[in-house]
Amino acid sequence: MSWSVVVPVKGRPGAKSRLGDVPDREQLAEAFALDTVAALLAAPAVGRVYVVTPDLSVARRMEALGAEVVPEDRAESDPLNAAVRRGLAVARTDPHAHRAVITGDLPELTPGDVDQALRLASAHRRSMIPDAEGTGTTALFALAGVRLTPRFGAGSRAVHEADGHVPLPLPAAARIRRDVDTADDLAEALRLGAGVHTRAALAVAAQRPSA
Ligand SMILES: Nc1nc2c(ncn2[C@@H]2O[C@H](COP(=O)(O)OP(=O)(O)OP(=O)(O)O)[C@@H](O)[C@H]2O)c(=O)[nH]1
Ligand SMILES: C=C(OP(=O)(O)O)C(=O)O
Repeated sequence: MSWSVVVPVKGRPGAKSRLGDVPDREQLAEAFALDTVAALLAAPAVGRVYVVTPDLSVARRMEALGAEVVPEDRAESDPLNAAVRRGLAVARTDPHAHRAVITGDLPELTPGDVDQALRLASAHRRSMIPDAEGTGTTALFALAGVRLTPRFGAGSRAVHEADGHVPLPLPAAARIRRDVDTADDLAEALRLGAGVHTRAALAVAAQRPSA
């Protein structure tokens, strides 16, 4: 059975604010999301990818890759989980597909990583992948017909576990656990091999004369 995957992408304004003053930060955040979604779309176990975003530039580029875009009116409170719920509601139109939520900030992700994670997730009604630090969440899974309530945010691993999401046995260094939040995370992602969109965005930023 195939998986429908929801990817929330904040977009402009404000994407990846914790990256600080890296050049072209929002372009770079868009590139992280494009690399994440390209890996998902190339994974044989993935049927559909739903990108939830209010950003029209992100939306256009995601559609060109082959993702389906779910538009978002940013909610005033807890906008990330509101966006994920919106994507999951659209994904539920195929009641036979399993469902996953994966954050759009995994620029090193490969189709092989995705298939490995989905294979592990198939063994549990609800499961999750903690971020490398161990306190957050990069992915959430539920088999077809099983309720999935997203509770992303600080400390989300504990909350997802309390909801019955079993942490999948992947090492902290696994690419699917390495979300890029800070400049140090970015340096490490580049060292280990970020995707083509991220490398291209960085090359463009490097050529721009500094202000
Ligand atoms: N659609 C949508 N996605 C969001 C929203 N907030 C965060 N995300 C996405 O959720 C994932 C994890 O979020 P964060 O790591 O906090 O990313 P971020 O909000 O861009 O980063 P910071 O500004 O540094 O907190 C990323 O793919 C974000 O693009 C939102 O309000 N709407
Ligand atoms: C959204 C989350 O974390 P961060 O914003 O730190 O990536 C999370 O771990 O649920």
